[in-house]
Amino acid sequence: MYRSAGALGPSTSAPSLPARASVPSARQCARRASVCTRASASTAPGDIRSNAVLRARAEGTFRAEYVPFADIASGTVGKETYSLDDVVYRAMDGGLLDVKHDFEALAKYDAKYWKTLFDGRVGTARWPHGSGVWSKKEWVLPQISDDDIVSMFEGNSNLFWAERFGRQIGMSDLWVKQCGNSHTGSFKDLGMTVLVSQVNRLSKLRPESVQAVGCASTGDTSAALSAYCAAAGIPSIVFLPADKISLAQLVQPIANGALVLSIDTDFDGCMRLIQEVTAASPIYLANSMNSLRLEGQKTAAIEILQQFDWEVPDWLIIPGGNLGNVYAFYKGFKLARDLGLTDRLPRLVVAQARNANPLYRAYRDGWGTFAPVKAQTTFASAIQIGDPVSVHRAILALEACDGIVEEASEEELMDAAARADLTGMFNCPHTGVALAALLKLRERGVIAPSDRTVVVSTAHGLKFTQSKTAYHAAEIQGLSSRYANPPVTVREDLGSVMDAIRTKFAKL
Ligand SMILES: Cc1ncc(COP(=O)(O)O)c(C=O)c1O
Ligand SMILES: N[C@@H](CCOP(=O)(O)O)C(=O)O
Repeated sequence: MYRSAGALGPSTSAPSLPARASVPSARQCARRASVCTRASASTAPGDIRSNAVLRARAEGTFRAEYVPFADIASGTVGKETYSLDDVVYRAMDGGLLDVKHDFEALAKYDAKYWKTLFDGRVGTARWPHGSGVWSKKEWVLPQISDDDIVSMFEGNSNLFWAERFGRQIGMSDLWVKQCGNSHTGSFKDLGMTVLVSQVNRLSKLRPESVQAVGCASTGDTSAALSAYCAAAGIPSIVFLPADKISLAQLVQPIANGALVLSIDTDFDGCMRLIQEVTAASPIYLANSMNSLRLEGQKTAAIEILQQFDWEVPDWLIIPGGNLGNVYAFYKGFKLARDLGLTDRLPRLVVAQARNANPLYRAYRDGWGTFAPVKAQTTFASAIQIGDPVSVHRAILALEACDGIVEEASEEELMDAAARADLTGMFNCPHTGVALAALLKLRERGVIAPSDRTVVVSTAHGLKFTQSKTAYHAAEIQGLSSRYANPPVTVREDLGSVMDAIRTKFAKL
């Protein structure tokens, strides 16, 4: 679990933390960012936060910029770079961009320094470092002023020790990273705080270039975008495939005041349209094709390392759709390794629904040529994506860590979610896909009993009550609903109630 800064100790001298009473509230700090900075910079020498401010000023701030993803993939240092203040989503060759950090500047600080700095920020109400994303600000978006940040203190999600489920499948070290325990109920908050913060900055720097923010969505991206935009007073526009997202997801952008366009197409059609619209108007693109999003999402990887006292898990299993998140996790684990905080990468597993499995097909065929598919209906509706934008990012990540791609049928994903629910979880169908992949890899002996394994739960189960209710009512055609636990209707009399109890619990 999290270690306090004091317990770990800095590389030089022990950090002297400011007394709690002197810590300004987030709101005060947001309003008086310069005062806060001065205040912390004037605390005792040896305070690592003060030192970070002072050293960053003395040596030039940490920096990040956009470079073509192709340069990252080929390991070349090209001349094509863009400021993060540019409104640009693709490189000149049409490929995606990536956020590249000034590694030399980060590497001036040793591993112990970074661990102590990050651990010392966990769970505080200090602006903005109390956020699980902004606690790693130097690795995320170093140049943004604290005053421009739009945050809901996202991140810091719990790791669920799946003790009972693990025992059932012969595992002793199984964990579920609950990224759905978040403001809008999915991991998208981690990326959206970064993207909307940058938009907030741009809207002050060049108001004419960004007048609204838009996305295509299967439900979770739109929920996060509309919430963060509403918090910042920025207009948002969401493109949703008509009748293909859950009711709980649909109501989120409606409630947050977004312009909600329900379009008679699938997600891939919405994604094509939003790219055209954002290319032709001052509407900023908020999908994970925009690499700013991934900078926030990568902090979940660093958070997992912190939660394990900086030990690297053996496996991380993640449901994949548009495929930005697997690359984000890879970036987080890689930066921690490259800066010496850890010594290896975990093996990543992308889990796809069989009805929307283009990456699985490419993996099965030995990474020959990638071919998009027409995604079919799946209960894992948020990953019903046939032409993932980040496919090349995902392949790079998987190849770098000896990764695996698995698939799950509708029955396998619903059964896996329901079976794990019986041990105390409440899984969304996408987490069900990841759990089904885990079961397969365990059965084949690929994942060993003692391997430390993290399943990433990407959304809250409460967003998907329709399909979960239908499962327990055994109403889904073609599914046996093996783990169904339907409610029992009884008359208002003691005998009927006791009969129902004894039918379920023989000993009573
Ligand atoms: C709940 C949920 N799980 C998983 C994913 C897959 O993430 P990615 O598109 O980054 O692969 C998404 C979105 O696509 C999602 O909304
Ligand atoms: N599941 C996503 C699909 C879009 O993914 P993105 O990460 O590229 O925005 C959603 O919830 O919309």
